[in-house]
Amino acid sequence: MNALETTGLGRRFGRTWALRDCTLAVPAGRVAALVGSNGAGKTTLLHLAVGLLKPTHGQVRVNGAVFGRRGEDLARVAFVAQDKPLFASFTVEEMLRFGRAANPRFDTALARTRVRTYDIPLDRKVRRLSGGQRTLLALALALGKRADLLLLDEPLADLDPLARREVMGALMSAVAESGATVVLSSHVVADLADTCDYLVLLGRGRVQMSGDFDELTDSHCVLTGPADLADRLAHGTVVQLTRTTRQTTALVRGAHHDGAPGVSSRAASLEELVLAYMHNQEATVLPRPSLVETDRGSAA
Ligand SMILES: Nc1ncnc2c1ncn2[C@@H]1O[C@H](COP(=O)(O)OP(=O)(O)OP(=O)(O)O)[C@@H](O)[C@H]1O
Repeated sequence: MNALETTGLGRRFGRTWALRDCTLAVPAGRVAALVGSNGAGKTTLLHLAVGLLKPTHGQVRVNGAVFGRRGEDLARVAFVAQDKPLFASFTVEEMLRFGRAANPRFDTALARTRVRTYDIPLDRKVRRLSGGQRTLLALALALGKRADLLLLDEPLADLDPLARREVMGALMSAVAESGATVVLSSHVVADLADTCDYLVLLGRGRVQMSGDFDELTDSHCVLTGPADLADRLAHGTVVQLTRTTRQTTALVRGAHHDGAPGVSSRAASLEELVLAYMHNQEATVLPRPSLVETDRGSAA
């Protein structure tokens, strides 16, 4: 089953389409990275998924059903918004008590353990917490909810590198223990490669790429060769190309394979893949790559 599924989903604000023709499916039990440049539509997609926004077009299904405002639906989804809304006048302990009162399945022990792990004093008022501590508290509350689907909008943005690693570990444990699904938006692509196994890349409000990390990286490679390699690459296969007077480097669609003489090929990393597609926002589904025959001979 898919934990999150959208069909032709679109949302317009006045004349601006924040999200358009968005059709994607995140299978249950995955840790999915939602990436894209500023203004690509990530927050809009997450808000549509939890019913904070209504679609202009299309449909969202969460855990197989159209998401509603019923208590049962809300209990199965945890959402941490980008601005981490918490009650400023509450202490951390009071926030935990609130979490238990507001959520039937709330696991206070789990949330308290997370708060202790992050060394956040239970008696401190939320307004006195640092930005990163507020994020960690919001994540502890989300994990305590024991939801089937966690939707997290830039949860890593104001965390130090150790806390980022710690949070990603906690999310992976939640997935491993309960089979939950996580969808998290982030600009810190390097932090996602070790923990996420599914990618959704948005560009200008459209889905540019979605699928298993491994399948996506396996179906692209980086070619390096002489400057004229650029002229020999089959039209439509190149996602990003860098050319100097001596050398061409290209990220192309197609599995890593032995290149022609003078052309080296290697697998593309996730970061390279994401950056290449962000750079070329027109690139979506392209034909399989090959190097075309030229009068200089076959390049591959
Ligand atoms: N309430 C709104 N009114 C008008 N335009 C909006 C509104 N919310 C979002 N937009 C526009 O929709 C587009 C997508 O915004 P969104 O916040 O979803 O992007 P994002 O990918 O989350 O960006 P970022 O990475 O910067 O947080 C942007 O062009 C934004 O200006």
